[in-house]
Amino acid sequence: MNETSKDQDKEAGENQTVISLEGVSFGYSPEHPILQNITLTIPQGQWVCLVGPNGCGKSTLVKLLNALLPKSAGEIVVCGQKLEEETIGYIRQSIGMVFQNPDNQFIGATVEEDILFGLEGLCLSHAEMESRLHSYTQRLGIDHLLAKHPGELSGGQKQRVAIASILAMEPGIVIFDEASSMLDEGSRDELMGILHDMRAEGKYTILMITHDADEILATDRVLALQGGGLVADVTPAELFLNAELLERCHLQEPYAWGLAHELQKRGIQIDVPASEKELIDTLWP
Ligand SMILES: Nc1ncnc2c1ncn2[C@@H]1O[C@H](COP(=O)(O)OP(=O)(O)OP(=O)(O)O)[C@@H](O)[C@H]1O
Repeated sequence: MNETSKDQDKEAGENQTVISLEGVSFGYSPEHPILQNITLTIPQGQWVCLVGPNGCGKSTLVKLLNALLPKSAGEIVVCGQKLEEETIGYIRQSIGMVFQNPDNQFIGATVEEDILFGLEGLCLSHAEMESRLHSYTQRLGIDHLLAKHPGELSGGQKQRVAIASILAMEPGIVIFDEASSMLDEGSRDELMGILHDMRAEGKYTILMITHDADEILATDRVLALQGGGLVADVTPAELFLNAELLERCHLQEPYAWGLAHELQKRGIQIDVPASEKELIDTLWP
C-alpha cells in the first residue's frame, strides 16, 4: 500500500462512527431513571471526556456500552454492531475499561499472570500471547515488573499494569473511568503521557471520565451530563469559557487558565494557554 492510500484509509477510519447511542435510557429502578433519551455518536480516533456532577450517571453510561448494565430503552451500536445478546462478546472485546482503583483490577498473582489471564479468553496462539505480553509491558515501561506480586507495586505501577492488560487485548475503544483519581501527581502525569501517546497512534478511541480540568483540557471533545441528559457537546475551550456550564458540571477552570486570567487583569497581555506547558513557554522569555 502506498503512503497516499494509507493516509486516505486513516482519514476514512477517523471519520467512522465507533460508538452510537440513540434514545438510550436507564434506571437502577423504574421509579428512578438515571439516564434519559441519550443520543450521541463518537468517531474513531477521538479522545472524548465525559463530565458532570457526582452521581449524574457517567459511570452508568459507560457500563451500558458493553452491557455491564442493561439499557431500558434505545439503541447502542459499537464498532458497527448493534448491542444485542449475540453481539455482547464481540462488543466486550472491542471495549477495554480502566477503573479508578487499580487494586480492584488484579486477577493474577503476578503481573505476568494478570496480563496473560486477559489474553487467555481471546483464543490466541502461545507465541502471540507472549509477543503481546512483552510488547505492551515494554511500551508501558513495566517489563521489569513481570514477576512481581501486585501488592509490591506502587499505585502508578498498578495502573500501568491495568492499562497494559487492557491494551494487550487490542480493543479499539478504551474507557478510563476516573483512572487517575487515586494516583499521585507524578503517576497522573505518566497516565496522561500514555493517553497522549495513544491518541497520537490514532488507532484508539478514548472515552475518559474525569473531574480534573487539566485532564479535560487535553481532550478533543467534552460531553456533559446533567439531570439524566446530555447538556453539552463542546470543545474543552468552549467548556472553560462557559461559566454557567462549568457551574452546572461542578468544574473549575484549569490552573493555567486561572493564572492567565489573573495576569490579564494585572495588565499583562497573554493569550489563554492550551496547557500549563504552553503558559510556561509563553512566560519564560
Ligand atoms: N448499583 C447501583 N444500584 C442503585 N443505584 C446505583 C448503583 N450504582 C450507582 N447508582 C446510583 O446511580 C446514580 C449514578 O451513579 P454513577 O456512578 O453512574 O454516577 P457518576 O456520574 O459516575 O458519579 P461520580 O462522578 O460520583 O463517580 C447515583 O445516584 C448512584 O447513587
